[in-house]
Amino acid sequence: WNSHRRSAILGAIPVVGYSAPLLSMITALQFVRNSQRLIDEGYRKYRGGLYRIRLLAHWIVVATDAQAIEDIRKAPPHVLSFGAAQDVFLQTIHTAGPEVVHDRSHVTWIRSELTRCNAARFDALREEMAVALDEQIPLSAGWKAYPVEEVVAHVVCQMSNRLFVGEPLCRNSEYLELAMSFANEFIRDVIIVKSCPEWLKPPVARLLGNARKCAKRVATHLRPVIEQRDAAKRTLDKASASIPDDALQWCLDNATGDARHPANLALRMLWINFGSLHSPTVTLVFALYHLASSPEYMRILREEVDGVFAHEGWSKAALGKMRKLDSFLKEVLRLNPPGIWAQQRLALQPFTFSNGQTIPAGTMLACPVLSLHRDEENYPDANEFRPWRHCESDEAHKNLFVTTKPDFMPFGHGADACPGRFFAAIQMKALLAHIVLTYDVRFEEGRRMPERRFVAGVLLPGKASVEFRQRA
Ligand code: HEM
Repeated sequence: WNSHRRSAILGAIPVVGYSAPLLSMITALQFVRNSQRLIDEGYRKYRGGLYRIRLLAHWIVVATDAQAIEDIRKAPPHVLSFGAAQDVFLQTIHTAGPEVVHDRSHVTWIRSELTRCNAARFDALREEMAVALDEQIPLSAGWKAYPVEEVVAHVVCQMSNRLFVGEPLCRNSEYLELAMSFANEFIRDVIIVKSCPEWLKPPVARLLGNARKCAKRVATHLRPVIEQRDAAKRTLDKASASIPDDALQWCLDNATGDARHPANLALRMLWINFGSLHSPTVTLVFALYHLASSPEYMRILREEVDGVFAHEGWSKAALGKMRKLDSFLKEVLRLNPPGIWAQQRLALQPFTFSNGQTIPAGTMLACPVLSLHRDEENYPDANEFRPWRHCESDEAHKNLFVTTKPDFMPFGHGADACPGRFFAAIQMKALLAHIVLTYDVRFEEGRRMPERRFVAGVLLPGKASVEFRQRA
């Protein structure tokens, strides 16, 4: 009776694409190839209410208006759960393992230590950025083309890992390769496990085990570092400045028992990398595509960055004063959110929105980020890239790009919004400011911004080489 009632309640929510059980799988396949078209279609037809789409493994209900988004934000986690939604989307229990799912200490570290990014951490980040960029885009008087996506991913990964595992591991090419390839290996497992019936998931996940294989290899890099740190700590006074200040050390100091095993710590470091690599990379790639397509953007940003650094020097506070840089990145994120969904939740209990619409327990919920960002009621000329729109008035600038709102949610919204966004802001602003100061940037002759695609809800920027030379 319960399942009948559940279907009846869900059945009242309009569908985008096919709704019949077998035919709806056609929609699910279409969603993999071109997610945005279906989401936009739902938003156009059912804006202000709910609609649903069939994905490969389940239906998803999409909330389209500010009130519904606020309702979701306010719902307690035992009613609408972010963690449970992640378990469904990423099959984390099977693919990442209970160590990662149940021990959320990395989120605590991101929210507290990484977000604070004290002066020493900022200096380390900046030093690593210079080292990585010198290696990836060496200064040259003549123009030279680079595959930006690969270059940016490498620089972002190396910078972040300076604060995750410290030197010298953050410069070890095999470690970085593993950290960068983890996401692909992991997602491959997720897709296969998701397509299995529930009873088959555990053995299939064990058989594939790509996350664990990757962690095993990372553990061989971590083991000597951990041994060295433990040995050094035994001989050092606790307050000594030479105790490393990174995520690994934090985990070592706080973890007990099995959680301290190198393979488990490796999995945790990879998990942090999984959250911190794709989105900043994609955002910076689009920022560079926009810079390469308009010398005017470069001129305006350069004027601001030159001016602030001339007075303040390099610091986190100086980056905070660059209003145009903030607005530019915010506009990039508005039109190119790395993920098509935000505020994903699994209803653990039936939930009723303020407009009276109800969803049954077991329903997956999400918000259509790009559709909200391209709504003319939220942003005039919503499809136009207008990089300074978020700093045109003091009022506009109150909402920095880390501020989440129902009309700006690349990071989600509310208590479960991305905990890494404050660090991402520092990292992306530092990188863009450095690039603006150091290089001229343009597309290769006859090239322009490539076509982008959302595949299974994830933004792929499209490949293009961008040319760099030392600032003339
Ligand atoms: C442009 C940069 C970034 C974007 C757009 C982004 C976006 C997101 C989104 C949409 C979520 C899910 C929130 C929700 O749906 O309600 C999320 C979660 C998360 N993000 Fe980010 N993120 C970015 C950078 C980072 C960075 C740099 C880190 C780490 C240093 C990070 C770590 C995480 C973690 C750990 C979670 C899961 C939180 C949890 O389990 O409670 N993110 N992010």
